[in-house]
Formats: sequence, structure tokens, C-alpha cells
Amino acid sequence: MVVVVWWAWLLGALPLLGWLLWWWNELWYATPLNLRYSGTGTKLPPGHMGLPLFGEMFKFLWYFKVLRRPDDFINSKRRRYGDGAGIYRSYLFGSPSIIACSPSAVKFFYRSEDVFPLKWPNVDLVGLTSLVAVNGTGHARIRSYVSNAINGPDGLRRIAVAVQPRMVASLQSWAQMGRIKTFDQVKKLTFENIGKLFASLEPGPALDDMDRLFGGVVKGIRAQPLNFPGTAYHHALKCRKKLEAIFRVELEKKKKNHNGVQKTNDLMDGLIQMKDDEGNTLSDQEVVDNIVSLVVAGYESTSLATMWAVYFLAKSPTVLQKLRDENRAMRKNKQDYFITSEDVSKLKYTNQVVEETIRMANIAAFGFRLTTQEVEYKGYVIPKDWKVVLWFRYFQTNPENFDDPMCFNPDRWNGPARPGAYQVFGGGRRICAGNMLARIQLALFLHHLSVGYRWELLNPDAEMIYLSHPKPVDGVEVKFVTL
Ligand code: HEM
Repeated sequence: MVVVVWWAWLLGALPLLGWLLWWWNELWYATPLNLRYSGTGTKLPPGHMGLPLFGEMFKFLWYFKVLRRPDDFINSKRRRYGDGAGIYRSYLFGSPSIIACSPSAVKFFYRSEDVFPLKWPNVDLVGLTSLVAVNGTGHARIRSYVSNAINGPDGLRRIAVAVQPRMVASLQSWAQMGRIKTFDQVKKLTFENIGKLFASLEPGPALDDMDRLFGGVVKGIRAQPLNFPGTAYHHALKCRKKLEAIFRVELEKKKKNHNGVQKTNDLMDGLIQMKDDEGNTLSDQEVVDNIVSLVVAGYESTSLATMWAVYFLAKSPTVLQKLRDENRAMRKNKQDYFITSEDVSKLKYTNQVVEETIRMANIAAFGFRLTTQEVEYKGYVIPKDWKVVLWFRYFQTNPENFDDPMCFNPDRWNGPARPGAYQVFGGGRRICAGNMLARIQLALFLHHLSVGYRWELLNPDAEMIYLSHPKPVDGVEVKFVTL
């Protein structure tokens, strides 16, 4: 009798439990809303919200981690639900979400900052008063200063001069080593240059410590926000605290120097002195938060782009040859070993290689927004308090946007991209504040790399990983020699 009851339970209750779990989020979030809208001609975007708490995270991880075909996550939705308005409902990264993956849908979410403010996960780690955390006028005033300092023509002219000595020194040291793991080396180079540009920090054990601390912060941004010993988030909070203490010491030193002793003229100096229209300066907290957020935004992204350039060029000898020819021609006509930002703008093919590298590298896979009120888009309801995931990655890999998208082909940049199809740096008011800085650093690096060095991938068939960012599993190990 007990066995019969047991079997009845197994056959009846388990499938029921499975069904309930599978439809849990649909029943909890979607069904009440769809009932409310029935008869109004609007409904939720198509999709499936998955299991309680996890939603579609297992499916996401299946495509990104197990199959290593990240774009099939969206392709499977397009196949199942059709293209519709380019939006799908889901439950991702701990929240009911709308996925936006078509140019017009993403544009819709860029349009209104008030309705769809930027919402970085775990933004407390980068700083609650930083550029990426504030909205409205607070955002506009810091953004305009930062953009001018690191992304405008004058800033870029100064930066071009400042970053090249370390690039050249690094390349020479790689050739001496003979064999390097590119990602580790470019990270070191990028961090040294960022340390110099942002806070006049010189290479040495203190900068190495900061590098480790930033590594801890970056890991925490993508982790579940569980604050107890042993979690990535807890560790990241501790790293953030230590970094804050270091930057506060630097800040005090700088304030003293501004009273007459010495001027360094780095980004931190600029932030300290910045005044808005009413003559207000930034608080110490704002200065520190913004420095931390800019390092977080620019460090890993620039390092990854540089690593990918080394990788793609090793696999594309014809492209490399054209790149060498263009850069050697420029070098011949120059007295100076270093080039200027004006020189970079004349390197047409090099800039195409930069653009194609950044497109293929697909570093920033997603952008996050929050819906602060219920709105309608093309007959679909976007509910209040849901997350919007702008699926940037898919734009660059969708064959409807780029012909043969997985082929590294700088010549595709002989003309502009299709309107709205290129989203590597996001768009709207929140478009990457360091996009020109990233581009010029890569172009300068390519100049020195292509005129002076030869390299070869040690694992040309290394597998790819896509989380936290796309990169070959070996970090691009190469044999590296002078030409
Ligand atoms: C290849 C390198 C880079 C890529 C692919 C990249 C990508 C992006 C993307 C997609 C966004 C928009 C996010 C959104 O809308 O949710 C963004 C924003 C941002 N990026 Fe970059 N980025 C790169 C390099 C840099 C660098 C070097 C810096 C500065 C040091 C920087 C600073 C920022 C800042 C401050 C924002 C926020 C802008 C705002 O909210 O107004 N990025 N980046």
C-alpha cells in the first residue's frame, strides 16, 4: 500500500511540481498583467519567464557557458516567438525583464532618461555619486567634464603623448620575454596608463595592489549581491573600501599641491577643480566615486580590445600586412618616434582595424535600464519596475546588420554601418563616455605593434569563453619577437 501511494505521489505530484516551477514566474508576473490588459488591445511582449528566482538564467548559462553559442539565446527566441517588435519578456539577473534586441526597440529605451534610467548592477561598488549612478542634471554636469577631458580633441591630444612611452616600453619587454599571455600583459599596460592619466600614479607595488583591488571590484559587479564572508560581492566591497582610502589620501595630497606646490594636471585634478554653472565644485566623495567608476569602465574594456587586436591580426596576415604598410609609410615621413592624435586621424586603414576589432570583440554585451513607469511600445506593455536588458552583443553578430558578421574584415568600414546596427558603445545620452579614448589607445598601440613586431598564436584553436567577457580561454598566448 505504501509503495502504491509512493508511486502515485511520484507520478502525480512530481510532474505537477515540475510544471508549477516551469510556469511559476509566468503565473506570478505575467498572468495577472495579461489579465489586466485583456480587451485593451495591448499585452506583454512574447517570451517565457522561467523558474522562480532564477528565471531564464539556466538557459542563458546554457547558451553562454555550455554551448558557447551566445547569440543562439536570442536566435532561439526569434525562432520561437517571431521578430515582432524586437522585444521579449524574460526573467534575468534577478528581475523580471524586457530584452531589447532590435535597433528601433533599443532607440525607444534610449529616448527617455526619466522613464528608463540607467541601472548598473551593484552600482554601490563603483560609487553612488559616480557618472554611471546619477541621472538628470547631476549626470549631465559630470559627463560634460569627463567627455571633454578624456574624449574631446584636446584631451586626446594630451593622452596620445602620455600613453605612448609605456606602450613602447611594454612591447619591447614582451619581445625580450619572447612568449607572453597577451591579456595579462595588456592589462598591466592599460592599468599603468590609466593610473598615470587619471591620478598620476606611477608603476610599482602600490599600483600593483590597486590593480588587484580593482580586479576584486570588477568581479563583484557581476556577482549576486550577497554580503557575507566568502562571496565575491563581500570581497568586492572590501576592495572598494581600500581603494577609496587610497584615493582619499591622493585627493588630500592633491588639494595641498593645488595650494601652490605642484600641479599634475590629471583627471583627478580636473575633477577637483571642476565647477558647474553655479560655481559649485564636486564633493570629495564625488571625485573618488568618479575616478573609481572611470577606471572600472575603461580598464578591462580597453585591455580586452587590445588583446583581441593581437589575436585577430595573428589570424589575418593580409590585414596585418596592410596595417604594417600604412604605419611604416607614416613612420618614414616622421622625425619623431611617437605619433600625434592628428597623425592617428590620417591612418585610415588603422582606424578601420580599430573599429573592426572593437566590433568583433563585442566587449559590452548588455546595458541595463529600469522602467520607472508603465509604457506602451508597438502594442506591447512595458511594466513598471521591470529591468530592461539592452542586448548590445546581438547587434554586432546579426547577419541582418553586418554581412558575414563573424569574419574579421576591416574593409567593411569603407562605408558606414547600417543605421542603428552598431551598438558597441551603446547609444543615446549614455553612449560610452570613453569611446574615443578607447579608439585612440588602440590605434596608437597598433601603430607601434605593426611597425616593430611579429607574433604567432601558440594555441590558434583555443576555445572561446563568453562570460564574464568574450576571450580565448588561453588569454591569447603568443610567441613575440621584434621584426
Ligand atoms: C572598447 C572599449 C569600450 C567599450 C566596448 C565600451 C562600451 C560601453 C558601453 C556599451 C556603454 C553604454 C552602457 C549603457 O548604455 O548601459 C559604455 C558606457 C560608459 N563607458 Fe565605455 N566602453 C569602452 C571603453 C571605455 C573607456 C576607455 C572609458 C573611460 C575611461 C569608458 C567609460 C564609460 C563611461 C563613463 C560610461 C557611462 C556613460 C554614462 O552613463 O554617461 N568606456 N561603455
